Amino acid sequence: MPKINPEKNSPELWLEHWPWPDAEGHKYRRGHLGCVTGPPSATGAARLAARAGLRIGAGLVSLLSPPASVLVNAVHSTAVMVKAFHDSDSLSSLASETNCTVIGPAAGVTEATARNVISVLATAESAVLDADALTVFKDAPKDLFKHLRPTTVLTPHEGEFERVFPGLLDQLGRIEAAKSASSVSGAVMILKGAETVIANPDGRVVINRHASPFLATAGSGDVLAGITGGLMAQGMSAYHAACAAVWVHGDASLRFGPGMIAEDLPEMLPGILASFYASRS
Ligand SMILES: NC(=O)C1=CN([C@@H]2O[C@H](COP(=O)(O)OP(=O)(O)OC[C@H]3O[C@@H](n4cnc5c(N)ncnc54)[C@H](O)[C@@H]3O)[C@@H](O)[C@H]2O)[C@@H](O)CC1
Ligand SMILES: Nc1ncnc2c1ncn2[C@@H]1O[C@H](COP(=O)(O)OP(=O)(O)O)[C@@H](O)[C@H]1O
Repeated sequence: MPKINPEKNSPELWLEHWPWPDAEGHKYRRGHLGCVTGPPSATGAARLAARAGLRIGAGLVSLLSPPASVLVNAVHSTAVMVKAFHDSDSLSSLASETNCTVIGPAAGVTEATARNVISVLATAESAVLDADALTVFKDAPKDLFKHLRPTTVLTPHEGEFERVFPGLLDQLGRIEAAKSASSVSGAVMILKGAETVIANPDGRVVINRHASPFLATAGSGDVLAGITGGLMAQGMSAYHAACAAVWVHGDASLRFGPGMIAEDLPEMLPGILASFYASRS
């Protein structure tokens, strides 16, 4: 098999598409991101994604919460809003009001999560599926694939990737496996790791090495899902948003360095945005 040399991720690939706010704009024009939260004991992951989405520039961010988790989400949120959903139909309705919805971080590996994923995919303009939103389809990945679109981004780590695309990593290696998974599923793939591979269904593939090993800490993937969703909510294409989010997430980790925890990552974003903003021609 011929060896592929994928393009290296860098701002040259996507910075010209950055969704800066208009002088005449208002918050509704900067995009609405939804982040679906888990049960009361597992809400922090979605809040990490939500804060990252707000920091990267989405005008509005809502935590879409099961009723039992509303109180815990509300006491931990300020600028981020909280909206309750009672079942997958009411989640579908809330997702239709967003420009992008992130689902999966600490959602729970349950039948309800599988129904919720399909409901989000049916109505949200675009979606990011992470963690449990992938793991729940372990036994029937084709049930997921038929709902995916080019406006969907999947963000598996290797363990999650293996559950949805069994055997592909061993057979093809990371780069070809990500390409093949994107083509088979019809979604943009972010295969996370020390070297993250981003693949688009049309065959484009990028490799990201711009990241610190201190990213290997609980919740950092949830932040990446929120950055990706926050950019898509602002109208960036799924592929550009995926490449940009992975680079920015890595840059945040390099800027912070040792001692970093996931909560630190969104707080590094203003400095990165300021350097991009200053470089506009
Ligand atoms: N603050 C929070 O509430 C957090 C919640 N989280 C949630 O916790 C749930 C479990 O997620 P985990 O990712 O821990 O576990 P997983 O349920 O994905 O499974 C972990 C298993 O996968 C294997 N694996 C293989 N390759 C791996 C890789 N590259 N990275 C990690 N594990 C790999 C591990 O060996 C381990 O046996 C998810 O719902 C996740 O969103 C995590 O995101 C951490 C933070
Ligand atoms: N050694 C490493 N070097 C660089 N980045 C890493 C390394 N290990 C993990 N990462 C990055 O950290 C993030 C971890 O995400 P994930 O495994 O989903 O964690 P969590 O579920 O705890 O949020 C991913 O973006 C991954 O690419």
